[in-house]
Amino acid sequence: MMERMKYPIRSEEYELYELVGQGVSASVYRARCIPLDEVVAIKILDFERNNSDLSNISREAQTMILIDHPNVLKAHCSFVNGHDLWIVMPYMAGGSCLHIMKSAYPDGFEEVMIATILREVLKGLDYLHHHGHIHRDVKAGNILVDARGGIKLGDFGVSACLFDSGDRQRTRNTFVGTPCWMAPEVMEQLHGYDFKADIWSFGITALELARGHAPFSKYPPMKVLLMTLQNAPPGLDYERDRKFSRSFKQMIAMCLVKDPSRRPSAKKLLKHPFFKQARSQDYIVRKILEGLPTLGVRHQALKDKEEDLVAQKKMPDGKKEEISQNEYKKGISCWNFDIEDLKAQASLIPDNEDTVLGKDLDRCQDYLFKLDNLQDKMPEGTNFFTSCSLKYDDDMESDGMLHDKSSLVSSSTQTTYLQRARSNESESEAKAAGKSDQNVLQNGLQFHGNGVEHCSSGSYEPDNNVKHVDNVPVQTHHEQKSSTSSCSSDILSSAKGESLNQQSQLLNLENCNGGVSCTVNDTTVEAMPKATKSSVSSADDLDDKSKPPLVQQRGRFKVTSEDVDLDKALPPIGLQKSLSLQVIPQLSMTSAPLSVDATSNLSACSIYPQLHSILQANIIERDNILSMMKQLSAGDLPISDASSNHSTEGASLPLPKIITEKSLLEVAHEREKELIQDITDLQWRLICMQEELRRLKARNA
Ligand SMILES: Nc1ncnc2c1ncn2[C@@H]1O[C@H](COP(=O)(O)OP(=O)(O)OP(=O)(O)O)[C@@H](O)[C@H]1O
Repeated sequence: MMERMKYPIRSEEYELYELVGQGVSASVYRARCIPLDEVVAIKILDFERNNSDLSNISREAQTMILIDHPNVLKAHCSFVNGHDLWIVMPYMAGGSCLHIMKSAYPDGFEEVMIATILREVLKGLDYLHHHGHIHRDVKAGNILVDARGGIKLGDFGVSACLFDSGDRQRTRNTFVGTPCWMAPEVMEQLHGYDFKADIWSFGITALELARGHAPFSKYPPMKVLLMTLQNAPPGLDYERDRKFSRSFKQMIAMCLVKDPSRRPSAKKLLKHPFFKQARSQDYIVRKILEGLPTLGVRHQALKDKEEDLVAQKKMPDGKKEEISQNEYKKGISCWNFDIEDLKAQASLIPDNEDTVLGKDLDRCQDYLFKLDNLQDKMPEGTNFFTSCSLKYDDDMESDGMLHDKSSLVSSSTQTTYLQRARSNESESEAKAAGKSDQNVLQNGLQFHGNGVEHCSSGSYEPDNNVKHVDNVPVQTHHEQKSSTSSCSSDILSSAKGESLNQQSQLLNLENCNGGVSCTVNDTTVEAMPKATKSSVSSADDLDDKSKPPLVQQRGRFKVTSEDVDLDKALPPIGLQKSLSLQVIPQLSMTSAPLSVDATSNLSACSIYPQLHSILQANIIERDNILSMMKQLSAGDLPISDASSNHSTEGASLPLPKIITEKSLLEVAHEREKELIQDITDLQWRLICMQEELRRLKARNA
């Protein structure tokens, strides 16, 4: 209390020096407290630029002021200055461990150093947990080093109090940076999470310090989410990790267990043999800080480097990609949605995405300015993302980058939302029981500006099991929810006499161009936000009628609808797969490819339905042909004179009917998978580019 009194709470009493750090929400300056003649750091948060409300921000400051532990960064005082909140803190001359790594240790620290740093971090975490706080943003960027080698855990921007109610846990609408450090249970938001989420982040941070970057840091956030949920937990298992001791690997493995209840507490972890090698603060000074340029200089150098990266856009492609990839590996630009870099990222992903990527990205780029215009026309404060829900389906998960292919489900499963079995055990149990992962994946994730929204219970489709005919293995509703799949079954019946149009009245594509009058299951697009809910819940209702509307906000996430004015949001047809899955466009059997003229007249929000309808038309055509071929070979169709000759021929030369049917349908399924994959990729690209737009706009603003 005494200490707080002595730091003045007027900006005039501080002299700001150079910028030493920049986070998502704040800039940090070295400064001098004039009356005390003491160097301090001042973190300046602009309320207006941050989504957080005042109470959240000031709570961060309050938490920091109340902190009293050598390994947790406290605040001396905080005060409002115009639109800004100033938080006065001790100056940590070494900067963050991330900073240090970027400047001098791009491949990470050696093990003794890591043990020395992490032991201090654990002490800080133990203190926070003991006092009922979850830090929620443990990462190298938030481990600060002072001039004497002291280690402090900083940045309470997203910390939550364990004893808070759900409401008070709502500290931020958006999650920060990449979700590389985020525990699976935090991503899922199924059963909430506790301080063990910090232990997961601690394990990821250990990997980050060992390699110079966090696992998956080269991937875009959505992929990181999927990979964290889908893949086995990361560890020190690469060839290059051989230099690390077994106890280090074991310590990390203990932290990175998907079941939070099986992770050790910070206190317990402190007793792990790995930390026996930890040295004193002096070791940090000698080994790391000595010879390091000042923080301001390093910060400037890193900024220059990033600007260079931007300038490299003018370089030849090959060189540019090489550098971009290297920089990604070093973790310099984890949150980079530059189109070119996206391509570079994609090239790092060992799947067949890039075949889709290149051409689709270019195409999507054409749409971007339209999206931009659209965004401008949207009601103030509405983000395109807010109105578009992205669903990740198994096709995304089934891309080649996922190690755990055995857990993949049918690529036509479009309806499943992200949900993950809480432990590896349950995964293997599910597999052993022959369950497909679609049982495991149920929740939705939405990007909300920088953030992720999590939609609970995301099923969205009538429970009409679709069965494939004949020799094709029967797939249940869960495996066969995509409209494309239902198209294939529909078209088979259509070939038996039903008109396609009769089946396809749900969407008038022409009306959809303006994005305002698509009729979808009797619901007009004007009412789409609600329709989305209702169409979603129409199926949802089967499972869970009592659940509150989608989108809540919890901590860094949103999980209920209360914060989103859905009525104001743009009809989310652009990326609303749940919607699109229920529509079959009114198309002739021969749909023309999307011509340049046609695309130039498209409004942004009709892009997706158009693409989707083209896809469906192709599938319809293909399935129709298949169906007819099948029936021809079976001799079912009314036979004209000409064809009767053929059939006579067929009688003398019996067709390998079953083989033909099967192989044709297999080919059809393959194609269907590819097309679905294309859609998913397109959706994702659109979202990435929208995010880039948003980021650029924010920067310009
Ligand atoms: N007390 C301090 N002394 C020196 N440098 C600091 C201090 N606090 C923060 N920094 C530097 O400023 C950077 C940004 O600060 P901080 O993490 O608090 O901002 P933020 O907007 O909350 O960031 P993010 O949310 O992205 O982690 C840090 O990564 C660190 O390099």
